[in-house]
Amino acid sequence: MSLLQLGRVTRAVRLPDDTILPILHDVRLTVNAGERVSIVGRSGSGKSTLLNILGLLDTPTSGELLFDGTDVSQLSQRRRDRLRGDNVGFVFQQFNLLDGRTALENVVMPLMYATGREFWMRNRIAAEMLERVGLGHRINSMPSSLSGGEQQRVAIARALVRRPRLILADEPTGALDLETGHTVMALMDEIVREDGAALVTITHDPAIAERGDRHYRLEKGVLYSDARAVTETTPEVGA
Ligand SMILES: Nc1ncnc2c1ncn2[C@@H]1O[C@H](COP(=O)(O)OP(=O)(O)OP(=O)(O)O)[C@@H](O)[C@H]1O
Repeated sequence: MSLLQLGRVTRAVRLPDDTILPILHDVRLTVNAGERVSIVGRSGSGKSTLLNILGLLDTPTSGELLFDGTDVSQLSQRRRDRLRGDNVGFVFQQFNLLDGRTALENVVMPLMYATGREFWMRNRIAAEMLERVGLGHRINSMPSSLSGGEQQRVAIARALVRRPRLILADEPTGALDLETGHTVMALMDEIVREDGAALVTITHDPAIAERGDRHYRLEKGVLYSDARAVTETTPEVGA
């Protein structure tokens, strides 16, 4: 069964003058466990809007959104939040680490919402995760004392510490130099593969998009398949 399934998803917002602004049009997308999907798109194409829907932060205006077979639109906000906390990890361009908290304290954060062993063993689990991203020696460092690449590795450890089944990376290399960006992506690929999770990377960088198993392009709210392989792309619209 697919992990995430979007069927004819649209998203529109009502503007102050009461007109409706359509942002996403009939988006169809399936993400399977263990798969790496990349989506490229220019500024304003609807990437953040789509990411918020994929990450269960927002719901479609119309269309179907299934997470592991569960119709997300039927869930209460509370159950949607729980589903997200248990299953989705986010990696952002600007790392979004909390200043004034150590690397360990940042990575422990998602485990505060866990139960049982995950909660009681949170410091050990977080320390192991930092070890896994190569920062076992920096667990007590403040983000401000770490390089950009190291900060993104802390952010990756934080995103993956609850072993989410879906990782959403929004311009994960946008604040890094070319080489560090690829090193960080390679690390994320490796951990994602080991854990059997799915990775959706949203980027404007074609070289980062290339790393995915399947490629899409978002243009003016329409998702086109295989942005890399074809010049004349087919929109993923309709049934
Ligand atoms: N709540 C809103 N009210 C009005 N317009 C909106 C709203 N949300 C998004 N938009 C518009 O919809 C379009 C897509 O927005 P979105 O933030 O998803 O784009 P994006 O591809 O993530 O852009 P960027 O890469 O610059 O962050 C933009 O033109 C944006 O101005």
